[in-house]
Amino acid sequence: MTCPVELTDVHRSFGTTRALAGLSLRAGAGEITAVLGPNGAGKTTAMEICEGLQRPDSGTVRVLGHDPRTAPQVLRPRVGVMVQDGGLPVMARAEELLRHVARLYAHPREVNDLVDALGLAPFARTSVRRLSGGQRQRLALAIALVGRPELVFLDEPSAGLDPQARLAVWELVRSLRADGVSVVLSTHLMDEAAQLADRVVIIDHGAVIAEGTVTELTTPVTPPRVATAAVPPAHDGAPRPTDQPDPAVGSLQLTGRFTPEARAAVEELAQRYELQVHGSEAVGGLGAHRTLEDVFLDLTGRSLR
Ligand SMILES: Nc1ncnc2c1ncn2[C@@H]1O[C@H](COP(=O)(O)OP(=O)(O)OP(=O)(O)O)[C@@H](O)[C@H]1O
Repeated sequence: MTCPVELTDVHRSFGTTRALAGLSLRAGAGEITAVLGPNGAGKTTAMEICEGLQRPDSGTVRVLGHDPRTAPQVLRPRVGVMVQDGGLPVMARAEELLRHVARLYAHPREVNDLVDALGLAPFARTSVRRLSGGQRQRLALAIALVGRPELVFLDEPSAGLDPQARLAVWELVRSLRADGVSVVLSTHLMDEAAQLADRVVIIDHGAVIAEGTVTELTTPVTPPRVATAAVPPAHDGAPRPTDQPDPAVGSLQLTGRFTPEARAAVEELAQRYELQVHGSEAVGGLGAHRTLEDVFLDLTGRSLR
């Protein structure tokens, strides 16, 4: 099966700003791939290059096996695009516009179903110009989906939406996957990536810094290490810390993944009995409850937000 999206060593600069610095990524067929990164990481640039809206300086881009710059007529009916800020004609009324776009496709989705799923009814007759940011966002999503695309690019699909609308969008995105549609979405929201994505590609400064399923990314790859503490022989009656654990004399060995609470307990014990804790740095890195935010912080030393 053709890989829906494949970027290899893509570079793109704006003057002296490097937006993409050798970005390589693949999206799986029938999967939701989240491109996660902080503001300015290069997400929109990458999406727009895939959509044929921008040209890379170098590198190769394949969308459903085609170069998006040279085969737009092949890709247009097969790919749905939701760009940031909509890019919609401002004078058109919301539902009218959606129906107009639907007529451009051979087998469009039922417009009424999209209106229901995305809660467009209250502003169906409102002109785009007068829509709120969140309403525009939902209309842009409906337009991206109305042609029954087999691949969809969603740039920050739930930006500016209230929690209820966000859940509706998530539900719709999941239903796309259930229909076999491949989805590539960009987001700087960890919970969005964690909730939706089969695979997450974390990018920073225009390149991939980590990728995998949410479980792969949030499960420490380091095997559980051992923290050892030992009481040295009491030659002069007083226990002394030592660098060399001596299993013959009151040694304490802990194995496994430690939560921050467990780490604190170990450190308290060690302090009370004047034990030297070996491998305590391993204890700190093995929290059982890592999030994508922790992963990003570990990799870059910065917060995602
Ligand atoms: N048209 C442009 N002209 C100049 N600089 C640009 C242009 N487009 C993007 N950039 C710069 O390229 C870098 C990547 O921008 P991009 O919009 O791709 O990031 P992003 O991850 O989508 O960020 P955000 O989450 O804020 O949308 C940023 O430093 C941005 O300022």
